[in-house]
Amino acid sequence: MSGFTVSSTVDSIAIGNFDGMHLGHKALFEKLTQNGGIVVIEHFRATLTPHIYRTFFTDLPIFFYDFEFIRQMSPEAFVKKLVIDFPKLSRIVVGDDFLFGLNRSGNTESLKKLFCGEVIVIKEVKLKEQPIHSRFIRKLIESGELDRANSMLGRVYEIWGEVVSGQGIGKEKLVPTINLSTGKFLLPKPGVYATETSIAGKYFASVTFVGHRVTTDGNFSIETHIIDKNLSDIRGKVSIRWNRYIRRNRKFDSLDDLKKQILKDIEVACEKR
Ligand SMILES: Cc1cc2nc3c(=O)[nH]c(=O)nc-3n(C[C@H](O)[C@H](O)[C@H](O)COP(=O)(O)O)c2cc1C
Ligand SMILES: Nc1ncnc2c1ncn2[C@@H]1O[C@H](COP(=O)(O)OP(=O)(O)OP(=O)(O)O)[C@@H](O)[C@H]1O
Repeated sequence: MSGFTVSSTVDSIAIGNFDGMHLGHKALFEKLTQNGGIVVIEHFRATLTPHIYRTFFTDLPIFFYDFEFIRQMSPEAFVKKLVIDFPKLSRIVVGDDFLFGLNRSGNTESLKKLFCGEVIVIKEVKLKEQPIHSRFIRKLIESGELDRANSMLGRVYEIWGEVVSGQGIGKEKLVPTINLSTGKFLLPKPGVYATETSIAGKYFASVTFVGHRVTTDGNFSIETHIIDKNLSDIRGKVSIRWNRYIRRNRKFDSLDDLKKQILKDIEVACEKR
Protein backbone atom coordinates (compact mmCIF):
# COMPACT_ATOMS: atom_id res chain seq x y z
CA MET A 1 0.00 0.00 0.00
CA SER A 2 1.23 3.50 -0.80
CA GLY A 3 0.97 6.72 1.19
CA PHE A 4 -2.30 7.72 -0.47
CA THR A 5 -5.62 7.75 1.32
CA VAL A 6 -6.94 4.20 1.62
CA SER A 7 -10.32 5.20 3.01
CA SER A 8 -11.61 8.72 3.56
CA THR A 9 -14.60 7.51 5.61
CA VAL A 10 -13.20 4.93 8.04
CA ASP A 11 -12.76 6.55 11.44
CA SER A 12 -11.94 3.50 13.60
CA ILE A 13 -9.87 0.38 12.93
CA ALA A 14 -9.00 -2.94 14.56
CA ILE A 15 -5.50 -4.20 13.75
CA GLY A 16 -4.10 -7.73 13.56
CA ASN A 17 -3.73 -10.80 11.38
CA PHE A 18 -7.22 -12.07 12.19
CA ASP A 19 -6.86 -15.67 11.00
CA GLY A 20 -10.11 -17.33 12.02
CA MET A 21 -12.18 -14.24 12.83
CA HIS A 22 -12.76 -15.90 16.22
CA LEU A 23 -14.55 -14.68 19.37
CA GLY A 24 -11.45 -12.76 20.55
CA HIS A 25 -11.28 -10.91 17.23
CA LYS A 26 -15.03 -10.22 17.35
CA ALA A 27 -14.62 -8.55 20.76
CA LEU A 28 -12.38 -6.00 19.01
CA PHE A 29 -14.81 -5.46 16.13
CA GLU A 30 -17.60 -4.70 18.61
CA LYS A 31 -15.70 -1.62 19.76
CA LEU A 32 -15.55 -0.13 16.27
CA THR A 33 -17.78 2.75 15.20
CA GLN A 34 -20.34 2.58 12.39
CA ASN A 35 -17.61 3.66 9.97
CA GLY A 36 -15.19 1.07 11.32
CA GLY A 37 -12.80 -1.09 9.33
CA ILE A 38 -10.40 -3.98 9.86
CA VAL A 39 -6.69 -3.70 9.05
CA VAL A 40 -5.28 -7.15 8.36
CA ILE A 41 -1.50 -7.45 8.59
CA GLU A 42 -1.24 -10.23 6.02
CA HIS A 43 1.67 -12.67 6.27
CA PHE A 44 0.05 -15.20 3.92
CA ARG A 45 0.26 -18.01 6.47
CA ALA A 46 -3.39 -17.87 7.51
CA THR A 47 -5.06 -21.28 7.23
CA LEU A 48 -8.40 -20.85 9.04
CA THR A 49 -9.58 -17.89 6.96
CA PRO A 50 -6.85 -17.44 4.34
CA HIS A 51 -6.66 -14.03 2.70
CA ILE A 52 -10.03 -12.91 1.31
CA TYR A 53 -12.05 -15.55 3.27
CA ARG A 54 -11.89 -13.24 6.31
CA THR A 55 -14.44 -11.06 4.51
CA PHE A 56 -16.99 -13.91 4.77
CA PHE A 57 -17.23 -13.42 8.53
CA THR A 58 -17.79 -9.68 8.85
CA ASP A 59 -19.73 -6.87 7.24
CA LEU A 60 -16.89 -4.44 7.96
CA PRO A 61 -14.52 -3.41 5.17
CA ILE A 62 -11.12 -5.11 5.35
CA PHE A 63 -7.85 -3.44 4.35
CA PHE A 64 -4.85 -5.69 3.75
CA TYR A 65 -1.30 -4.57 4.64
CA ASP A 66 1.61 -6.77 3.61
CA PHE A 67 3.46 -7.95 6.74
CA GLU A 68 6.81 -7.94 4.88
CA PHE A 69 6.39 -4.21 4.30
CA ILE A 70 5.04 -3.35 7.75
CA ARG A 71 7.68 -5.31 9.66
CA GLN A 72 10.38 -2.96 8.35
CA MET A 73 8.66 0.15 9.70
CA SER A 74 9.38 1.73 13.06
CA PRO A 75 6.34 2.04 15.35
CA GLU A 76 6.34 5.80 14.62
CA ALA A 77 6.32 5.24 10.84
CA PHE A 78 3.54 2.65 11.12
CA VAL A 79 1.24 4.96 13.09
CA LYS A 80 2.04 7.80 10.66
CA LYS A 81 1.04 5.54 7.79
CA LEU A 82 -2.28 4.71 9.44
CA VAL A 83 -3.07 8.39 9.88
CA ILE A 84 -2.26 9.08 6.21
CA ASP A 85 -4.17 6.05 4.97
CA PHE A 86 -7.22 6.85 7.12
CA PRO A 87 -7.38 10.66 7.51
CA LYS A 88 -10.53 10.47 9.67
CA LEU A 89 -9.01 7.93 12.05
CA SER A 90 -9.94 8.69 15.67
CA ARG A 91 -9.99 5.23 17.29
CA ILE A 92 -7.72 2.17 17.17
CA VAL A 93 -8.78 -1.12 18.77
CA VAL A 94 -6.26 -3.86 19.59
CA GLY A 95 -5.84 -6.75 22.02
CA ASP A 96 -3.57 -6.41 25.04
CA ASP A 97 -0.88 -8.63 23.46
CA PHE A 98 -0.68 -6.48 20.31
CA LEU A 99 2.90 -5.85 19.09
CA PHE A 100 3.84 -3.98 15.93
CA GLY A 101 6.61 -2.44 13.83
CA LEU A 102 10.30 -3.23 13.47
CA ASN A 103 11.28 -6.25 15.60
CA ARG A 104 7.81 -6.09 17.15
CA SER A 105 9.10 -3.14 19.19
CA GLY A 106 5.74 -1.34 19.43
CA ASN A 107 3.12 -2.38 22.02
CA THR A 108 -0.17 -1.01 23.34
CA GLU A 109 1.65 1.57 25.50
CA SER A 110 3.71 2.96 22.60
CA LEU A 111 0.57 2.94 20.42
CA LYS A 112 -1.18 5.14 22.99
CA LYS A 113 1.79 7.54 23.00
CA LEU A 114 2.14 7.71 19.21
CA PHE A 115 -1.52 7.95 18.20
CA CYS A 116 -3.34 11.19 18.93
CA GLY A 117 -6.81 9.60 19.05
CA GLU A 118 -8.39 6.99 21.28
CA VAL A 119 -6.74 3.57 21.73
CA ILE A 120 -9.01 0.83 23.08
CA VAL A 121 -7.18 -2.20 24.45
CA ILE A 122 -9.25 -5.36 24.83
CA LYS A 123 -8.43 -7.81 27.62
CA GLU A 124 -7.69 -11.33 26.39
CA VAL A 125 -11.00 -13.10 25.66
CA LYS A 126 -11.21 -16.62 27.12
CA LEU A 127 -13.60 -19.53 26.95
CA LYS A 128 -13.88 -21.42 30.24
CA GLU A 129 -10.48 -20.07 31.39
CA GLN A 130 -8.88 -21.05 28.05
CA PRO A 131 -7.43 -18.09 26.09
CA ILE A 132 -8.79 -17.88 22.57
CA HIS A 133 -6.14 -17.51 19.88
CA SER A 134 -5.83 -18.68 16.28
CA ARG A 135 -2.82 -20.84 17.18
CA PHE A 136 -4.83 -22.76 19.80
CA ILE A 137 -7.80 -23.17 17.46
CA ARG A 138 -5.47 -24.59 14.78
CA LYS A 139 -4.16 -27.15 17.28
CA LEU A 140 -7.70 -28.20 18.23
CA ILE A 141 -8.67 -28.66 14.57
CA GLU A 142 -5.50 -30.62 13.87
CA SER A 143 -6.35 -32.97 16.72
CA GLY A 144 -9.98 -33.39 15.63
CA GLU A 145 -11.43 -31.46 18.61
CA LEU A 146 -13.99 -29.63 16.50
CA ASP A 147 -16.39 -29.03 19.40
CA ARG A 148 -13.87 -26.87 21.24
CA ALA A 149 -12.51 -25.24 18.09
CA ASN A 150 -16.04 -24.32 17.00
CA SER A 151 -16.83 -22.88 20.44
CA MET A 152 -13.76 -20.64 20.23
CA LEU A 153 -14.59 -19.59 16.69
CA GLY A 154 -18.18 -18.84 17.67
CA ARG A 155 -19.28 -20.70 14.53
CA VAL A 156 -18.69 -24.03 12.82
CA TYR A 157 -15.25 -24.29 11.15
CA GLU A 158 -15.74 -23.96 7.41
CA ILE A 159 -13.41 -24.50 4.46
CA TRP A 160 -13.87 -24.00 0.73
CA GLY A 161 -12.60 -26.09 -2.16
CA GLU A 162 -12.88 -26.85 -5.83
CA VAL A 163 -14.59 -30.06 -6.96
CA VAL A 164 -12.08 -32.48 -8.51
CA SER A 165 -12.65 -35.88 -10.09
CA GLY A 166 -12.18 -39.02 -8.00
CA GLN A 167 -11.55 -42.67 -8.83
CA GLY A 168 -15.19 -43.29 -9.76
CA ILE A 169 -15.45 -46.15 -7.23
CA GLY A 170 -17.65 -44.29 -4.75
CA LYS A 171 -20.69 -43.87 -6.97
CA GLU A 172 -20.44 -47.45 -8.33
CA LYS A 173 -19.60 -49.50 -5.24
CA LEU A 174 -19.83 -47.36 -2.06
CA VAL A 175 -21.74 -44.08 -1.82
CA PRO A 176 -21.43 -41.08 -4.18
CA THR A 177 -18.93 -38.48 -2.98
CA ILE A 178 -17.78 -35.02 -3.98
CA ASN A 179 -13.97 -34.92 -4.02
CA LEU A 180 -12.41 -31.59 -3.13
CA SER A 181 -9.15 -29.73 -3.45
CA THR A 182 -8.99 -27.15 -0.64
CA GLY A 183 -5.69 -25.30 -1.10
CA LYS A 184 -4.48 -23.35 1.94
CA PHE A 185 -7.19 -24.34 4.41
CA LEU A 186 -6.15 -26.26 7.50
CA LEU A 187 -7.62 -29.77 7.44
CA PRO A 188 -8.81 -31.63 10.54
CA LYS A 189 -6.87 -34.76 11.47
CA PRO A 190 -7.55 -37.76 9.18
CA GLY A 191 -10.83 -39.54 9.76
CA VAL A 192 -14.56 -39.29 9.25
CA TYR A 193 -16.65 -36.28 10.34
CA ALA A 194 -20.28 -35.18 10.65
CA THR A 195 -20.42 -32.15 8.40
CA GLU A 196 -22.60 -29.84 6.37
CA THR A 197 -21.77 -29.20 2.75
CA SER A 198 -22.77 -26.08 0.89
CA ILE A 199 -23.51 -26.27 -2.81
CA ALA A 200 -24.57 -23.11 -4.63
CA GLY A 201 -25.33 -21.45 -1.29
CA LYS A 202 -27.48 -24.27 0.14
CA TYR A 203 -26.29 -26.38 3.09
CA PHE A 204 -26.87 -30.16 3.14
CA ALA A 205 -26.26 -32.67 5.94
CA SER A 206 -23.17 -34.66 4.97
CA VAL A 207 -20.46 -37.04 6.13
CA THR A 208 -16.88 -36.27 5.16
CA PHE A 209 -13.72 -38.37 4.90
CA VAL A 210 -10.27 -36.80 5.02
CA GLY A 211 -7.07 -38.82 4.70
CA HIS A 212 -5.34 -41.43 2.58
CA ARG A 213 -7.75 -43.92 0.98
CA VAL A 214 -5.84 -46.83 2.47
CA THR A 215 -8.55 -49.29 1.41
CA THR A 216 -8.40 -48.38 -2.29
CA ASP A 217 -5.62 -46.45 -4.08
CA GLY A 218 -3.85 -45.00 -1.01
CA ASN A 219 -4.14 -41.44 -2.34
CA PHE A 220 -4.96 -38.48 -0.12
CA SER A 221 -8.50 -37.18 -0.54
CA ILE A 222 -11.20 -35.00 0.97
CA GLU A 223 -14.53 -36.58 0.10
CA THR A 224 -17.99 -35.62 1.19
CA HIS A 225 -21.20 -37.61 0.85
CA ILE A 226 -24.45 -35.65 0.90
CA ILE A 227 -26.91 -37.61 3.06
CA ASP A 228 -30.30 -38.57 1.61
CA LYS A 229 -29.93 -36.53 -1.54
CA ASN A 230 -29.14 -37.59 -5.04
CA LEU A 231 -27.18 -34.70 -6.48
CA SER A 232 -25.39 -35.12 -9.76
CA ASP A 233 -22.89 -33.15 -11.79
CA ILE A 234 -21.66 -30.91 -8.98
CA ARG A 235 -18.91 -28.56 -10.12
CA GLY A 236 -17.12 -25.44 -9.04
CA LYS A 237 -16.80 -24.25 -5.45
CA VAL A 238 -18.17 -26.19 -2.48
CA SER A 239 -17.73 -25.54 1.24
CA ILE A 240 -17.67 -27.90 4.21
CA ARG A 241 -18.62 -27.12 7.82
CA TRP A 242 -16.95 -29.53 10.23
CA ASN A 243 -19.30 -30.29 13.12
CA ARG A 244 -17.89 -33.39 14.84
CA TYR A 245 -15.27 -36.12 14.61
CA ILE A 246 -16.77 -39.59 14.17
CA ARG A 247 -13.91 -42.09 13.78
CA ARG A 248 -10.37 -42.65 12.52
CA ASN A 249 -9.34 -43.67 9.00
CA ARG A 250 -9.13 -47.49 8.66
CA LYS A 251 -8.05 -50.08 6.12
CA PHE A 252 -10.90 -52.48 5.31
CA ASP A 253 -10.51 -55.99 3.84
CA SER A 254 -13.12 -55.37 1.17
CA LEU A 255 -15.21 -52.61 -0.40
CA ASP A 256 -18.29 -54.32 1.09
CA ASP A 257 -16.89 -53.92 4.61
CA LEU A 258 -16.03 -50.27 3.89
CA LYS A 259 -19.55 -49.69 2.57
CA LYS A 260 -21.11 -51.19 5.74
CA GLN A 261 -18.97 -48.89 7.84
CA ILE A 262 -19.84 -45.84 5.71
CA LEU A 263 -23.57 -46.58 6.19
CA LYS A 264 -22.95 -46.67 9.96
CA ASP A 265 -21.02 -43.38 9.70
CA ILE A 266 -24.05 -41.82 8.02
CA GLU A 267 -26.28 -42.96 10.93
CA VAL A 268 -23.85 -41.56 13.48
CA ALA A 269 -23.56 -38.29 11.54
CA CYS A 270 -27.34 -37.92 11.61
CA GLU A 271 -27.45 -38.62 15.38
CA LYS A 272 -24.51 -36.36 16.23
CA ARG A 273 -25.75 -33.29 14.40
C1 LIG B 1 -18.03 -41.54 5.03
C2 LIG B 1 -16.78 -42.08 4.37
C3 LIG B 1 -15.89 -42.81 5.12
C4 LIG B 1 -14.74 -43.33 4.54
N1 LIG B 1 -13.88 -44.07 5.30
C5 LIG B 1 -12.77 -44.57 4.76
C6 LIG B 1 -11.87 -45.36 5.53
O1 LIG B 1 -12.03 -45.56 6.74
N2 LIG B 1 -10.80 -45.88 4.90
C7 LIG B 1 -10.55 -45.67 3.57
O2 LIG B 1 -9.56 -46.18 3.07
N3 LIG B 1 -11.37 -44.91 2.82
C8 LIG B 1 -12.47 -44.36 3.37
N4 LIG B 1 -13.31 -43.59 2.61
C9 LIG B 1 -12.92 -43.23 1.25
C10 LIG B 1 -13.24 -44.27 0.24
O3 LIG B 1 -12.14 -45.13 0.15
C11 LIG B 1 -13.47 -43.57 -1.09
O4 LIG B 1 -14.69 -42.89 -1.00
C12 LIG B 1 -13.48 -44.57 -2.20
O5 LIG B 1 -12.18 -45.04 -2.40
C13 LIG B 1 -14.05 -43.97 -3.47
O6 LIG B 1 -13.25 -42.96 -3.94
P1 LIG B 1 -13.71 -42.05 -5.18
O7 LIG B 1 -14.72 -41.06 -4.68
O8 LIG B 1 -12.44 -41.37 -5.61
O9 LIG B 1 -14.26 -42.94 -6.20
C14 LIG B 1 -14.46 -43.08 3.16
C15 LIG B 1 -15.37 -42.33 2.42
C16 LIG B 1 -16.52 -41.82 3.00
C17 LIG B 1 -17.48 -41.02 2.17
N1 LIG C 1 -8.41 -13.73 22.76
C1 LIG C 1 -8.23 -12.44 22.42
N2 LIG C 1 -8.74 -11.47 23.19
C2 LIG C 1 -8.58 -10.16 22.87
N3 LIG C 1 -7.89 -9.74 21.81
C3 LIG C 1 -7.35 -10.66 21.01
C4 LIG C 1 -7.49 -12.06 21.26
N4 LIG C 1 -6.84 -12.74 20.30
C5 LIG C 1 -6.32 -11.80 19.48
N5 LIG C 1 -6.61 -10.56 19.91
C6 LIG C 1 -6.25 -9.30 19.28
O1 LIG C 1 -6.78 -9.34 17.96
C7 LIG C 1 -5.87 -8.76 17.04
C8 LIG C 1 -5.49 -9.81 16.05
O2 LIG C 1 -4.60 -10.72 16.68
P1 LIG C 1 -3.98 -12.00 16.00
O3 LIG C 1 -4.32 -11.97 14.56
O4 LIG C 1 -2.55 -12.10 16.40
O5 LIG C 1 -4.87 -13.14 16.70
P2 LIG C 1 -4.44 -14.39 17.55
O6 LIG C 1 -5.68 -15.18 17.72
O7 LIG C 1 -3.74 -13.98 18.81
O8 LIG C 1 -3.46 -15.14 16.56
P3 LIG C 1 -2.19 -16.08 16.86
O9 LIG C 1 -2.64 -17.15 17.80
O10 LIG C 1 -1.81 -16.60 15.51
O11 LIG C 1 -1.17 -15.17 17.48
C9 LIG C 1 -4.71 -8.24 17.87
O12 LIG C 1 -4.96 -6.87 18.16
C10 LIG C 1 -4.75 -9.10 19.12
O13 LIG C 1 -4.17 -8.46 20.22
